[in-house]
Amino acid sequence: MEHTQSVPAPGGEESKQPAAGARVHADVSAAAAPGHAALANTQAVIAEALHVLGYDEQMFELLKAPLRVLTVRFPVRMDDGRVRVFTGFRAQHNDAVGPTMGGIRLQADVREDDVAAWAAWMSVRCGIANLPFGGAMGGIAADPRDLSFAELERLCRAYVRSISQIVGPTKDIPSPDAFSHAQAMAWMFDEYSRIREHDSPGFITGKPQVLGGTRGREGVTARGVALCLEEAAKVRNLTWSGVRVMVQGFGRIGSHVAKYLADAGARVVGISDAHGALYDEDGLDVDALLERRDSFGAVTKWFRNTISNAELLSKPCDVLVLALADHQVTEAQAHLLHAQVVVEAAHAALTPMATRRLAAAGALVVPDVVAHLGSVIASYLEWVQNNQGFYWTEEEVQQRLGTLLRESFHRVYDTARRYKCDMRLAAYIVGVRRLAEAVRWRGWI
Ligand SMILES: NC(=O)c1ccc[n+]([C@@H]2O[C@H](COP(=O)([O-])OP(=O)(O)OC[C@H]3O[C@@H](n4cnc5c(N)ncnc54)[C@H](O)[C@@H]3O)[C@@H](O)[C@H]2O)c1
Repeated sequence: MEHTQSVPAPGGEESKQPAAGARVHADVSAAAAPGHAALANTQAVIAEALHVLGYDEQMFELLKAPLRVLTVRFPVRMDDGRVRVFTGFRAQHNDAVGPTMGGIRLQADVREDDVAAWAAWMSVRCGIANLPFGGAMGGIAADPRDLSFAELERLCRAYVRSISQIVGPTKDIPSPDAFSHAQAMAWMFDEYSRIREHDSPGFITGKPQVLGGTRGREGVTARGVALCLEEAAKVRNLTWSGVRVMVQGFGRIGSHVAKYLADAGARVVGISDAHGALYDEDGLDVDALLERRDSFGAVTKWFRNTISNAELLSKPCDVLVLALADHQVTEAQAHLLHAQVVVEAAHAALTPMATRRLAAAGALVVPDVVAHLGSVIASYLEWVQNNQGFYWTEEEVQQRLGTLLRESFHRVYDTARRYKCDMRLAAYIVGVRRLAEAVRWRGWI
């Protein structure tokens, strides 16, 4: 399944080597404006990966930012008759491999820089999983909690009308992300189909099943994290029985991963949420915690014997799952960690220096671009079914998802061993290599 075919070298010779030239410099963190950490960090690791692969500055120039970013402003009528003007974005990182694909995030403070970085992450994820896509990402600067159901529908439809020229089943396929659920995807699918005057289920993924959504989508991100953990445990010769696990963040991802690991026989010794943390070296009762958890992932507020998130990090454990929103583990905190396996189940849960520190200390750090492949692969499987017009059973979807995910994990793990680097750099080496090869074959560089 590896896509490392020969790339045509300048002069027509077949060669696996990139063209000779000034090699890309690995440290470009100064290239981005201060404060734009996600894009700067992404560019730095893309540069490092290209450097390892021997590509020159031209390739970095192409891959450091999206090929296209469309910014749109569109009016939406509110329930009280007023009109509010919203801003939205759609960033398409690179379409050398194939059409682009990626989420639409509804978030009040979303910025162009953010979607640019997230689109690049999507390119890398698609490359890791060998999917026939490049990466894209969309954003609408709106807090869905401020909108009524009817306002949210008008917002989703207006956004699709604004970006309809650059998206489509063979151009750029949107998918769900934070706060964009199956209903939002259904409205967007309906609006796009009206504009095109034919049903276009392959335009968007994450739809309800009756409109062409795939079976097996529910909880797929958490299942993907759990599958990564299974593979990580295998390569580290860990058997779940008795393994001490801590899960930071007890939301949709963290709580489901904790349940999965507890059911597999692991001892969940610590969990945390935005209010604090619980630790018990004999193991916590995950089922009881799940029953008391609210829809925002808060459960520790019901307990008196809580500790802080920072204190929890200093407690002994074998496996650490980072699934909390709005928090990054720093290098200083990484110093305190003793876990053998650390999984970034939330976006950029570790600072780059924290990843390096943990890897240098011998931990296996599974980066977000690998841990989050579950939903990306599910979107691919949905798009395939929409295109073929034939729908797989739940078992068939799960089997394909598991195979693609396990292969992805080992592609990255093997690359990390081959280049003697951490899994984050290895993931980018795998993802970026595919993009760069497609660029070379097309003759763009
Ligand atoms: N759910 C998905 O499909 C999905 C997919 C990709 C990425 N993500 C990302 O993964 C992360 C977790 O996702 P989720 O769906 O489980 O989120 P969620 O909102 O359901 O839960 C987040 C958890 O983090 C806790 N938390 C929030 N701020 C915190 C802080 N400062 N310190 C400690 N804990 C804090 C919350 O109390 C909650 O327990 C988020 O960053 C999300 O953007 C989610």
